[in-house]
Amino acid sequence: MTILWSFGSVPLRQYLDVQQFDDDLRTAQRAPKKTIIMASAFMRSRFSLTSAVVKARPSPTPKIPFRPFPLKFVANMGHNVPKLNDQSLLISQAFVNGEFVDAASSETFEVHDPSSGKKISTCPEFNKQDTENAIAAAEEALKSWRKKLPRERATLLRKWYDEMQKNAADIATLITWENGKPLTDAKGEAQYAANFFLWFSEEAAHQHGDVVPSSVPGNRVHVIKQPVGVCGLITPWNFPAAMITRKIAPALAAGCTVVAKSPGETPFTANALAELSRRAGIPKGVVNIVTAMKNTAEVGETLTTDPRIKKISFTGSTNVGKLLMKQAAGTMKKVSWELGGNAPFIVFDDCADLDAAVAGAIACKFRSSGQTCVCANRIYVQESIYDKFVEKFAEKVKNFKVGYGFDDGVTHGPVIHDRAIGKVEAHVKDAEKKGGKVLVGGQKLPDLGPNFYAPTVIRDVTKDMQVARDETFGPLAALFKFKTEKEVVELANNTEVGLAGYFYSSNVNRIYRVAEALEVGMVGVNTGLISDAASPFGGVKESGFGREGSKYGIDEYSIIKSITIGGIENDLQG
Ligand SMILES: NC(=O)c1ccc[n+]([C@@H]2O[C@H](COP(=O)([O-])OP(=O)(O)OC[C@H]3O[C@@H](n4cnc5c(N)ncnc54)[C@H](O)[C@@H]3O)[C@@H](O)[C@H]2O)c1
Ligand SMILES: O=CCCC(=O)O
Repeated sequence: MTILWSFGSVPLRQYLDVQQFDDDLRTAQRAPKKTIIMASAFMRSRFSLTSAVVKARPSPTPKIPFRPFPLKFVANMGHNVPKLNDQSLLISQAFVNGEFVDAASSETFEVHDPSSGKKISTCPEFNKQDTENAIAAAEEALKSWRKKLPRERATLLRKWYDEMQKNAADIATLITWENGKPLTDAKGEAQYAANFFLWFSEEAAHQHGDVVPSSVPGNRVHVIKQPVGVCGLITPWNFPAAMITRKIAPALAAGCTVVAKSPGETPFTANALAELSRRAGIPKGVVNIVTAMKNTAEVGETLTTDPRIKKISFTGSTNVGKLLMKQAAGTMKKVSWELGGNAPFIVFDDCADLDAAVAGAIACKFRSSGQTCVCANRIYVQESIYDKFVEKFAEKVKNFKVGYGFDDGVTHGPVIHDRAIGKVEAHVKDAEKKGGKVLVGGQKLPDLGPNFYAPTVIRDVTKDMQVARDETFGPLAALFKFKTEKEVVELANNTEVGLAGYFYSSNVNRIYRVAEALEVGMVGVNTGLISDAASPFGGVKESGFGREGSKYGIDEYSIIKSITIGGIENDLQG
């Protein structure tokens, strides 16, 4: 075993240079002090440390609470951002009435790369008046957009999809840069996001109405679908492209125009999408993107109270959703809310393949470093397979490569900001205090950057712990043990929210029973990944209501109108 002495604040990434490593090792051995790092196998490559085991040397005031975390990681290479193929897609303005504009006040806010903390660029700090200008543009554009033939709208959406395909690499680069997720995931998101344009370009032309048999003699009743009007869309940072396209695509397909408030943390992907909408030929004013950070609440209030806006769709936390719902009630807007979750992930002992269940749980839990609303938050494993599952699960997590999203081989990036780190830390501390055992991770990784937290696995988690009640929204896997089907379904449903739920079983009876009993809007059976433009996405209970994607998604942006024609005589004339 190699023993490497590092000095408290010297970051590991300095050891990318092997000669430097040797020199420092010798220096450190002459001054044995502070942190001890023991590497069971230190790969003398310029890029990676493998299976590092970090331990605290007895010290009265350790800098960070060290505990064993056998975890592979890729040291970052100084956070170089690959250049965009098309530099004009990095846009530091908002998009109103077909033009990129600044705030009237010229005020801006800074946006930072969550991996390095370095500034990417700035965006306009919009206020009420700026937002009202965007609403006016959308209202004006509505007059002609709603009258376009559905087939014309379909063609334009399809062109926007094509633009996204052409520029997929740049969209992925922007996503990784501002959100931190690994480039492979960002490429997946770019495709997922584009799929909403493809899907709703097809739906646009199939907004069928109905002919209703009337119960009144001489009446004929027709049902038509019409656009609800100007829509206010508010989206979060965890999917900078897909959350916004999942709302814009059905809105435009239905004949609505939009004012979308992009997330302050990740506005550049949305701006690139706006530019692509221009290139696709979407008329001016149909899509408007407003940006704000400090003024987020002011912009949100403007969108939710302005009478010209007829529909609000929000994705984000339940608390903000409740506030926006109160604000929108004043003008009785049509609303849909995609809010927080606390997804149960259940592994029954009759699951056909334990390795598949482990892989499904890993994919579900650690996608976007645990920052998706459908991530498993509580992993319940039946007692007879608990120890085996835990062992396999922890082993997989140890092999993660945490690091900068642009570096080769990185599987997991940072979380979005220090508040997100704070929540993971609080959940870990609380679980440990109450008897949970940390098997992997359990601490920040400051050597990688300001927002890195080690993917963490805790066993022996119980229902009195904070993580059982509250969505972590970060890289913490909490492993609970259960005995019976009835018990676990009760535990799974014992929460105010109900977005997604998952389970693994090969028993057909159980599959129907449990899927029907789970109080959620989406169930994954023998899979940990359920997101698909073709599938309805949304929750029940305090996870909100409304469905996005799928054939149902367009209904959120449509109104149903009945037309009754009276006085039709039944008998033929003459
Ligand atoms: N159901 C879903 O599809 C979904 C998706 C992503 C995130 N979420 C939920 O969001 C939470 C994590 O994200 P967060 O902490 O950034 O959520 P958040 O609710 O604080 O913020 C979400 C977005 O809402 C905007 N926002 C915040 N306050 C606002 C206000 N007063 N008026 C208008 N807009 C406002 C912000 O711009 C932000 O981008 C988690 O609970 C997660 O489950 C849900
Ligand atoms: O985080 C919310 C959305 C996640 C998804 O669409 O899969």
